[in-house]
Amino acid sequence: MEAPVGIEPEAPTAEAVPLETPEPTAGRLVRLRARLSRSQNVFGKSLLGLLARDRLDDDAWDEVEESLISADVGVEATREIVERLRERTRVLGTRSPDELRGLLTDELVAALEPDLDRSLKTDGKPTVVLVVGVNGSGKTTTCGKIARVLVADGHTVLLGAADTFRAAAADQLATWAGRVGAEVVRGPEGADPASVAFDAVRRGVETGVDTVLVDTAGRLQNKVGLMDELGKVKRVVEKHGPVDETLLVLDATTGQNGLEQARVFTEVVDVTGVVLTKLDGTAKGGIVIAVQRKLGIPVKLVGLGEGPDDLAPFDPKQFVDALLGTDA
Ligand SMILES: Nc1nc2c(ncn2[C@@H]2O[C@H](COP(=O)(O)OP(=O)(O)OP(=O)(O)O)[C@@H](O)[C@H]2O)c(=O)[nH]1
Repeated sequence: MEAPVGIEPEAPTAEAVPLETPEPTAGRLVRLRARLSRSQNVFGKSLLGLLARDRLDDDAWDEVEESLISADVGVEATREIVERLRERTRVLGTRSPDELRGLLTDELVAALEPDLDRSLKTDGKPTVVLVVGVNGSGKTTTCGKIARVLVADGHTVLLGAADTFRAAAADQLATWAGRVGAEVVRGPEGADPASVAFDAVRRGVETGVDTVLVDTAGRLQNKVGLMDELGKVKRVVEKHGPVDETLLVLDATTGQNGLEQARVFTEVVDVTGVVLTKLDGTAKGGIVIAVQRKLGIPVKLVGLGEGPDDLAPFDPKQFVDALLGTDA
């Protein structure tokens, strides 16, 4: 099949990069859990320390509240968590550290809405995934990491480099493609992102791949500009069929600020899941609670490092256990 004009599909082996074999899933997840505990359990320990005091008076509860707010949980969610915790502690007359830890675990897990569906769709023909978010949030890296996991699970993947704003982004994506054994479709620098996205999905349909991941540019110059660009990308891609997932990549270290930017994306495109990156770089893991609550969208994946295998499915119970050091 001839390549579309101006678009350069690249065979997986074009760069002659030796294919890497990803770490088996079980080992990878254990390692990532340990990394999550390392970055988060200062917060967990301080919370548990407060609850282990001899007297749980108003001051102690205020400190619990402050501790949650400073971990980016958000004011509203914090109030609810503390209120419920106080009430349950009072009713049960709970004093033992283990029981308190149990109650805190329950409340944090409940705040993370454990029943939300966090699976990534994989049943499209092909499954089309748009990856959106502000510059530098980790979109390109996340596309590469997702591709790697999918390929390791036996899926075929095509990467679409619709971030034509930054030339290096397409190079970066092509390098990932070479590493994981995926095809990449890219356009010349400054090409229309929508046309690259269109060609990537067309190519994916032609070659019968399982998943097409489209990396987009996240210039947040203003909402109208973003709406125009992402809206167009989505519309043209939909000429081939539905977009199955739109993943919003959010940098956890940007805290409440990042949340405001994220909200703009959710107003522009129908986001189906959040990927919270750089959770290894912040002790403020409470942002996961704030993100879900404010955006009303499940966190599906978390990024825990720059390495190719540093992406994990988000599991509320495991997350809270890592936070409170219960999984050690
Ligand atoms: N520590 C850490 N770094 C990460 C993580 N995810 C991505 N990064 C790093 O964040 C930086 C930006 O990542 P990119 O993937 O280039 O971000 P982008 O959103 O595609 O950026 P643009 O192409 O400019 O829009 C890179 O140095 C990544 O290695 C993560 O989970 N943890």
